[in-house]
Amino acid sequence: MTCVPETGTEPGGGGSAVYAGRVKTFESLFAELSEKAVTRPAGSGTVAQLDAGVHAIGKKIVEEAAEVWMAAEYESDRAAAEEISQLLYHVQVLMVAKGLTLEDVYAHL
Ligand SMILES: N=c1c2ncn([C@@H]3O[C@H](COP(=O)(O)OP(=O)(O)OP(=O)(O)O)[C@@H](O)[C@H]3O)c2ncn1[C@@H]1O[C@H](COP(=O)(O)O)[C@@H](O)[C@H]1O
Repeated sequence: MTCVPETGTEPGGGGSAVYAGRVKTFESLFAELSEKAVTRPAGSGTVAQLDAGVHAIGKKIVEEAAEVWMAAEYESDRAAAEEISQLLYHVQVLMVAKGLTLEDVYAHL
């Protein structure tokens, strides 16, 4: 997940992260990925992953989850945050591949 802070502090940088600019949210990323699944723009990594299928996406989720664990235990807070964003992205790709909506998931939170 790519966040675009115009100003702010790094995660774990000691202060509260205050972003004055545009920040991609879980919901806005899901809307973007859902649209790409329909419009299938050339060069989209999301489209390539969807075409690879649930098995391949699932393997990527496991890989990213391990990277989150390692970053959280051995790397910086910033690195952990970046790995978490990638895990969230790949989970969303799986949701789109399965036809699951945000509401389907939120119902269990
Ligand atoms: N947020 C993400 C995002 N996070 C992670 N990734 C993918 O996950 C990969 C990170 O995996 P790794 O760190 O393991 O790097 P890697 O091993 O080199 O990656 P691969 O060789 O496995 O592709 C990146 O190379 C991207 O392919 C993402 N790909 C896309 N997005 C966002 O999704 C939206 C749609 O993207 P496209 O479909 O590519 O247009 C855009 O807003 C993007 O910012």
